[in-house]
Amino acid sequence: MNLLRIWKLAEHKTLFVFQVLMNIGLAFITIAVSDFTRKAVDQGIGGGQISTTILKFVLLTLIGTVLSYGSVICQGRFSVLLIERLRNMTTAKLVNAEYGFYEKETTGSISNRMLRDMTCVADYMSGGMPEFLTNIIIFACCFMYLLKVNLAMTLVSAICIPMAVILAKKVASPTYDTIEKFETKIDEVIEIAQDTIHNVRVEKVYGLQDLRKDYFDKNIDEATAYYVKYEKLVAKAGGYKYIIKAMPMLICIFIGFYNSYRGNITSGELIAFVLLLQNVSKPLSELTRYVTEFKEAMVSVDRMMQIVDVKEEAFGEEEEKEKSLVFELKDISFSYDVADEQGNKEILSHINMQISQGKAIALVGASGSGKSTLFKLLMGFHKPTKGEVCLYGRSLNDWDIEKARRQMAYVAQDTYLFEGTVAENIGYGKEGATLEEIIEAAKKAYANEFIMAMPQGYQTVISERGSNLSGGQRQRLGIARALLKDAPIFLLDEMTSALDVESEKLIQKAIEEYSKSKTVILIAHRLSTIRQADEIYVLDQGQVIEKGSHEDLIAKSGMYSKLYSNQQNQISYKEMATSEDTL
Ligand SMILES: Nc1ncnc2c1ncn2[C@@H]1O[C@H](COP(=O)(O)OP(=O)(O)OP(=O)(O)O)[C@@H](O)[C@H]1O
Repeated sequence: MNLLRIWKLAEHKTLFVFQVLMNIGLAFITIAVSDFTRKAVDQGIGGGQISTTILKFVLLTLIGTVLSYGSVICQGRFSVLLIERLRNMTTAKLVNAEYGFYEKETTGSISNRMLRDMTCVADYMSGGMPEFLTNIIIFACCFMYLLKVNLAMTLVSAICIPMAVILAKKVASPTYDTIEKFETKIDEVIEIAQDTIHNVRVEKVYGLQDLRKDYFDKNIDEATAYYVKYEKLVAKAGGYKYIIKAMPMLICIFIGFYNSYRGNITSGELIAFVLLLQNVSKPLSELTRYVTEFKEAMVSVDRMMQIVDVKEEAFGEEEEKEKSLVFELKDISFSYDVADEQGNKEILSHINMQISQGKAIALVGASGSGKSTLFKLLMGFHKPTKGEVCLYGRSLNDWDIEKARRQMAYVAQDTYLFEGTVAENIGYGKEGATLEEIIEAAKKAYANEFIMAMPQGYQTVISERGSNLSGGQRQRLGIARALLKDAPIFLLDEMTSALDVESEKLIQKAIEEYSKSKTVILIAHRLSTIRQADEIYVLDQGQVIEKGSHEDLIAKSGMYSKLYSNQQNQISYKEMATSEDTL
């Protein structure tokens, strides 16, 4: 059971135990006060007994104050420490999770779990659960005491126990389902809010504000509807509470006064009975609330545990072996774990590749042909469904994946920039990099000039996701970061897609320079940029349909040759259009 797993995860369990013990202590003070009252009424207080009784009351009140204070302190501390533990654990999981997890889960859902669900779990573990346990123990103790005071009256009052259980079951059973649907809707609402913020330019240009607002409102309304349903359940629980609480009181008043009148019970016993009956009827009347709270917390517990149970990337033991063959792809096939009517669609089929040290390899092909997916396999983000990817002669499965990735520098299609300064963003390429090294890398990536033109140069703070930079500038920072890493393998995904012609040429020069001593694998859409590549692989629907040097492939007059001449024609057409414009 997941709740038990959370309990095992919790450190400082003694705080929880102290809290429950202090609450029980408080309950015993109530019992003691009832007992005093019974004795005082039955035996009467006279003379010196008054001061002793008052002293005892004062002493019990003082002890009660200390216990109550201690209980609240323990509760708060336990909750804070549990949240800290869960946050550390889930953050570690999120950092090491298999890449596939991020392709399945939305950021909305992950954010919601890290904030709302985590707080909900900690609140329950430090509030609802100890309260429930305390009241169950108090219930048992008071019930036994009442049996001693008056057996018949206690047994008649006990009629409300099965009633409370039946009502709790009836009211609380739809809670889990309702809260789970509510939380899933909130995940979507957060996702829509994040999307709206990140795509604000597109929305404004296309006039999508009303459409997006309606979509947002629709989802908020759906989430609200689930919460209203849950609130109705809570209200029902509140309603039943008074029936369950009032019933034993009524029974006890009728039977008690009757018995008192008949002389079967003393007045003191009757007062003590009425006072203590509250301690028995309270947990019973609150049972529906306890179960509802428990079910609500269980939704959050299960959602949290889905993160805790995320498969982490395997960390093998094998050390790197220097071999001339950098990558070898042995008959690999791959499908994403998304089944449609025809089952899992094969994205890559029977790919064989041998990439030697110091070579420049280019992957080309139409959009959706599987180039980026192949990159994900090379970086170990996904494992092939069939076949094997070997790095320096060893299967990637046998590598410590962190060490394997240390051999690679990667420039993505859209460079992700973190919050922080320009220098920090480039510096992520190498641990402990000096400013001189950062500037050197930026120069090589032809980024130094535009960085120096920024208000604070290398110390300029980058806005969220680099929104204060152009696409080309972001990419050049990404390239600088990769050059700083100085890894033996360089993976470039469409590196020139966001660059102007001049920058593209300069960067190409830098990469050519760099690739003399490195192995470069690049995905290219502009075929003119890869004429110098040692080997070009042409992908079509997940298969390698042609391979060879630029000259070989042109001579073959196949797909590459067609793509190349199409692009050349487009370029000459553009050039013609530009020269006509200038005339
Ligand atoms: N996470 C994913 N889950 C399911 N299918 C995916 C996923 N990522 C990509 N695909 C599918 O895999 C196929 C290959 O995509 P991939 O991104 O590898 O192509 P590509 O050749 O890099 O395209 P482009 O040049 O447009 O970037 C596409 O049909 C795409 O829809």
